Amino acid sequence: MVKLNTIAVIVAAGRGARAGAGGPKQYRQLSGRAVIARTAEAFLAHPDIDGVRVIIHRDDREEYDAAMGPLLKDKKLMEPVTGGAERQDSVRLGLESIVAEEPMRVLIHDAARPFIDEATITRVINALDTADGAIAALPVHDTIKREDADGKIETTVPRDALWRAQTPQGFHFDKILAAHRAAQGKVLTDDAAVAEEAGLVVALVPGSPDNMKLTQAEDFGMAETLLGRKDNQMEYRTGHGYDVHAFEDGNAVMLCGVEIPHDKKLKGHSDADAGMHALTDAILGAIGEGDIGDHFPPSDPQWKGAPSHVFLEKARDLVAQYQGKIVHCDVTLICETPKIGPHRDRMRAALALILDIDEPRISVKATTTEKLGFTGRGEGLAAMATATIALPATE
Ligand SMILES: Nc1ccn([C@@H]2O[C@H](COP(=O)(O)OP(=O)(O)OP(=O)(O)O)[C@@H](O)[C@H]2O)c(=O)n1
Ligand SMILES: C[C@](O)(CO)[C@H](O)COP(=O)(O)O
Repeated sequence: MVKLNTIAVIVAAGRGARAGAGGPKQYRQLSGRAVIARTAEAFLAHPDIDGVRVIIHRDDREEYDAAMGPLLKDKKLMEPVTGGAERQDSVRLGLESIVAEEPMRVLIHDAARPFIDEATITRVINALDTADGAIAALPVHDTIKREDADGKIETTVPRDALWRAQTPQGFHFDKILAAHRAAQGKVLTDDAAVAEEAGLVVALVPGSPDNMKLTQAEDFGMAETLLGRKDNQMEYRTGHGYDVHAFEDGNAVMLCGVEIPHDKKLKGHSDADAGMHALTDAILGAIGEGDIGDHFPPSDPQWKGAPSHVFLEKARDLVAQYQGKIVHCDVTLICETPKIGPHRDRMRAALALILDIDEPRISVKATTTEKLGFTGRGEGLAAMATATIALPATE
């Protein structure tokens, strides 16, 4: 069994009663994407997280599958398990569900905090080197009042040592598992409180003001505003890719992930999918990551006959590492035959699935060269692509 040193447990079994109508908040859309998909992706993309377990309500499996979409294929994503009546129950059941994996560390996170960022996750993980637990939190800046039974101020609470707890909350796995088992029957609102009950040492690390929990209906409006602001903090880069493969005897060509019956095949070291190669280069170009040959040298025998989705997935993952977003891709296939039109929709669907973006963000076009040049003579096929990538703005 491959050892999963650090597992993220994302609790998503709540009903979201305070968020009002519209179903459980983790399955609602924020700028066209489900809350749970945004949350899970942050952990799936984190280089120090080895596995992600989502805890769902027993009635929600269909909604979960639909919301996660292409993320379901992520190798780090574990099968979801069913949660309990309270958040604390869901966390405990989540921890019990990963006992067999024997992780060293676990990060517990609310599905309802979709703006969690890589740096906050890293701070929590790193703090576990010197403490039993560590939570993301923010110092309190407002003056804090305690009210009396009549709704009047009883006292002003000194705020110097007060922090607002967020998630993720990270722990040494065996310690928090034991603490949660011992805390059954007590009502505790976060996992740090469970750890405190057990006498564990829990550190505070800076969270992020953006890492809000969607709780009330109005929080969704604030979240949309935040996403708009985040979009404004992005810069847009465009990359270009070009690829050519010669035809040879065969019975099918592979283009943009779709096998098209033909009286020839494309010659190449890999499966010779020129469309995917051009698109891979376009994405790599936009993020300044060289070209396909830098990452997958043709001299390396391991890539012989390789399916080209491997190359495109690498480009996609690099974009994620840069905290970027693929905004749009446009592929043009240049050939007399085969006819591309009948296969365009399937090509768009295949590329969208690999890149984990919506189909309208992918375009596949085709043209001939009016029988001129090598493509016109049917000696080979060319592909051009552009990719537009949003990246966090630099100075
Ligand atoms: N029985 C529960 C209750 C809550 N949660 C999860 O714990 C996180 C934080 O809880 P909260 O914001 O209170 O969510 P809900 O319980 O869904 O909200 P409400 O209390 O308004 O119903 C959420 O991601 C929620 O899905 C859970 O997994 N199991
Ligand atoms: C764990 C938590 O996110 C810390 O702020 C929070 O306590 C969970 O939400 P709830 O509304 O208290 O259930």
